[in-house]
Amino acid sequence: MKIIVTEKISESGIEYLKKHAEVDVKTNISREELLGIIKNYDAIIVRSATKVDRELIEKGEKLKVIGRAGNGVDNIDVSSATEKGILVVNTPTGNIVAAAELTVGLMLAIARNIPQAYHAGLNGDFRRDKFKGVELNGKTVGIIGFGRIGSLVAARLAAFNMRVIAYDPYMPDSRFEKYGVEKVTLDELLQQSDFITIHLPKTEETKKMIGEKEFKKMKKGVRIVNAARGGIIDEKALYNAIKEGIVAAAGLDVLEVEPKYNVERQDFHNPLLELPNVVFTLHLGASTYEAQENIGISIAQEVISALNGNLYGNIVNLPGVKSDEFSQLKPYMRLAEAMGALYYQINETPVRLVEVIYRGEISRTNTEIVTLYALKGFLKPVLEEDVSVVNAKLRAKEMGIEIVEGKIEEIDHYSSLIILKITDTHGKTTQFAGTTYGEEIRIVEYMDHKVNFEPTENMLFVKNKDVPGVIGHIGNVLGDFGINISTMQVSPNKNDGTALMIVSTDKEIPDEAVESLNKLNSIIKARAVKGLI
Ligand SMILES: NC(=O)c1ccc[n+]([C@@H]2O[C@H](COP(=O)([O-])OP(=O)(O)OC[C@H]3O[C@@H](n4cnc5c(N)ncnc54)[C@H](O)[C@@H]3O)[C@@H](O)[C@H]2O)c1
Ligand SMILES: O=C(O)CC[C@@H](O)C(=O)O
Repeated sequence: MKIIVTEKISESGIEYLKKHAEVDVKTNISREELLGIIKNYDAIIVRSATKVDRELIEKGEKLKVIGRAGNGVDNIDVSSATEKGILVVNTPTGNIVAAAELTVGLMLAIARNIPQAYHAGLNGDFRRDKFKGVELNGKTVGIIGFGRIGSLVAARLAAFNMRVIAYDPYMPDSRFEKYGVEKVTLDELLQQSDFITIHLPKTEETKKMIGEKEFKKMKKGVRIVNAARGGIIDEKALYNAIKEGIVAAAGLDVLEVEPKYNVERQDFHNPLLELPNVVFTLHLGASTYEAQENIGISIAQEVISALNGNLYGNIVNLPGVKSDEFSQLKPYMRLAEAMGALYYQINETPVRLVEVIYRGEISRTNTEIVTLYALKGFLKPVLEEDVSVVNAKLRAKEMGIEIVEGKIEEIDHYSSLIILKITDTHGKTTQFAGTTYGEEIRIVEYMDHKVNFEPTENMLFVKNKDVPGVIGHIGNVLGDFGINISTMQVSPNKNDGTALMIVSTDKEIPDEAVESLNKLNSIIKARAVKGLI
């Protein structure tokens, strides 16, 4: 496995990676150079400066994992990665304390003009009257985005005796109660806050969320901090609001367009940085020894684990599963994939609906990932490109297939049962069901037949007239092709005089063998199926 690391992560992280893979650390690589060599790598690890966009992802022919050493994934085109079946992993909590502490630092800096006073002193200007500040004590701080960092900031600012209010429509009331924070609307926050701090992800909804209209609603003299992402505040509107005296000061760790970090001299301009009451901190939010140590080792572990096929941990584009849950669910994943892989090997009709129903004990667990395996198995025989659990749902939707997950807690015969019900565009339903015994997987229902067989690599499904001698005929044909039968199961249907024969073989069954079987009078339909495990 080959991994490229394009931004600085801790030495311990690099050492960990080197124990498991070939690693190229290229922290000064240009975009053009990266586009040229990305095809050689199985994984890329970046921080916030490398743009992992559609172009780069498309050139990454071997890419399986994109690792973001940090939290926000706005520099990664997660949709493109998902389309290509590439896992995106990050380290969402490794730097949250660092970011929260920097936020408090910025708030104090702009309340007390600390950087400005320092610079004045350095330049021999000791007129301290110029730098009279304000206290946090007793003031109202409005937190926009009450997630991980927003809540850490709330806890810290409460210790300054501030009144803390927050806006986050996606968080339940209980979270606000837990932190003793007042839940308010955005308008209330804008109107009441002496300080505002932003802790949102950058999304379509949050881009330029704080603009001219919002500044007009703010208290005159408000101080604003953004250590989340540049561009959540409309920078032009902020500039005007500062000029008009609505905003007394701004503490920015991030900008909409950022300079190249770690380059001493460069042509970089932003009108905000020319204002004396704006403090900018070079996107330092995550830059503490502690955070970088946490993140470096965590991202290395996440990437190696993901490359090894462990689909748990901080995977941005898959449902969250813990490692113990993942181990427990593994047999169900294999079972679901095998059942899914049956359909298009025995049917040709396009599908309109896939239902995955979990019955019994399994219904009480997090089954989303199991459904993705069922879809992966289902699509594999018909899609040319590699379909993975990451893109299976997307691919199915693109094919116009509706996916429904159902749960029935009540146990019926098996302690846990997965039912896969596939409805084609003519309304015909094909159903399989399966269960597990520890690590072993068993299909127990195959299209109206109660069966009990282990899916294997090479199988033959035969619908035949229930007459004597059919087993011998099948054995003879397979024998002529040098194929050994490993197991065979017969399930007769007394109502219509047919039987289903399920055969496992030691070798792949060639098309010619299937053709010969289908020519036999006693055989209604024979189908070879492969790759169920
Ligand atoms: N400056 C840095 O170096 C640095 C370091 C770490 C994180 N960050 C950034 O900080 C931000 C917050 O990180 P986090 O870990 O707290 O994220 P989080 O996901 O825990 O919290 C974000 C919160 O924003 C809320 N939210 C989303 N859309 C919203 C909207 N339209 N209106 C109101 N609330 C909304 C969500 O409900 C969530 O609670 C991210 O942008 C992250 O990239 C910056
Ligand atoms: O890599 C960095 O230093 C910034 C990281 C930070 O913005 C994040 O979102 O985790």
